Amino acid sequence: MIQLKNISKTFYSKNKEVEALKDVSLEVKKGEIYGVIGYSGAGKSTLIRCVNLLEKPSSGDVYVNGQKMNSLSPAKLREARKKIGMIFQGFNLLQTATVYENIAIPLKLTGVSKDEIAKRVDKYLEVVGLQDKKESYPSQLSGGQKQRVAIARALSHEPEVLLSDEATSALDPETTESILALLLKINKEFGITILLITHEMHVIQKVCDHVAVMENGEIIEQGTVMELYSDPKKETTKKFVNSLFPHDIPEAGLNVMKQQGPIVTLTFVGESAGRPSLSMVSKKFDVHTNILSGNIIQLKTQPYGRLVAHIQGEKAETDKVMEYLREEGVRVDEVNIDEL
Ligand SMILES: Nc1ncnc2c1ncn2[C@@H]1O[C@H](COP(=O)(O)OP(=O)(O)OP(=O)(O)O)[C@@H](O)[C@H]1O
Repeated sequence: MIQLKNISKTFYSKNKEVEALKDVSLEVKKGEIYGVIGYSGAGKSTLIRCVNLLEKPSSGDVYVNGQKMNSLSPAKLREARKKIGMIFQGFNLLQTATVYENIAIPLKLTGVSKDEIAKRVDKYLEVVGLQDKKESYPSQLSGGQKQRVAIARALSHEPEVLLSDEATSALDPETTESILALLLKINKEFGITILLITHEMHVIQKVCDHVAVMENGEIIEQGTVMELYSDPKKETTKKFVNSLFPHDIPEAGLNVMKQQGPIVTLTFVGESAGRPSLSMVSKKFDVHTNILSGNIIQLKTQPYGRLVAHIQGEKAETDKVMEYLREEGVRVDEVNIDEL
């Protein structure tokens, strides 16, 4: 549905050059939710803005639904953009217009008839659960409600693709949940393909099928959400995954433990998440195990769990434990203290 092929983007300002995107390629399939995560300045906004050509790539090609966006005439590009909705962190609503007008005005500008406008405003306000706020002004709405209006406005153009630029970053955790649930609903009900950018792993975990990690203008790792969570390769990806499993064990304590046996992360995916593999270890082998932190989280498709444990015992015995756990389908990684 969306293909970015070898996209580079360089900004020139005064006597400075910033390479915001360096040879970035990605493909978002029809009907999926694709997340791009990265720290501030990684190039995420520039990347998502290249999809609808709000930002023109310095080189490379952008395809949306088979159309090469970067070689369309201005008129054709305007047509193509109608099929690409976008929502933003700051909502971008007209403050002096009512909710109704915020949705109706852009429709009017694209030549939709008055009757059709009335129908669509009603339909999409119902989808986002704000039928009773038609005559309200943005200043009378909460952040979550403002984002719902922005989503209704995007949907009212009946797009095939929705671009989400940090849409939940300004919202509290509970409101974030409700907006993510709404994104899942519109993806499912209307089959809209969603490309979103975020700096929060939680957002990726809840709604995405695929994820790409960006750093310094490059995609450093990409795959299904499960692949990246269970086998992160790059340091930055590991940091993002670790952010979901905070611990508060002091470093001095960890150093003492390390001298008495390895500290390991145990990753449980799907079926293995339900097995009591670790509790069997102390019975079968001459070791003591101590769980330092752990959590099971629900990814979009299946549970994913991770424990950090200390295995205390002689090396020969702790090696056997790790082998046993691996045979049980648990991923075992010995970790250094600075990786926790
Ligand atoms: N119009 C511009 N002119 C000059 N430099 C820019 C422009 N837009 C972005 N940049 C630079 O490009 C790099 C990538 O910025 P971008 O906004 O895409 O990153 P980001 O990952 O979205 O970060 P954030 O989450 O903070 O928005 C940064 O170094 C930024 O300063």
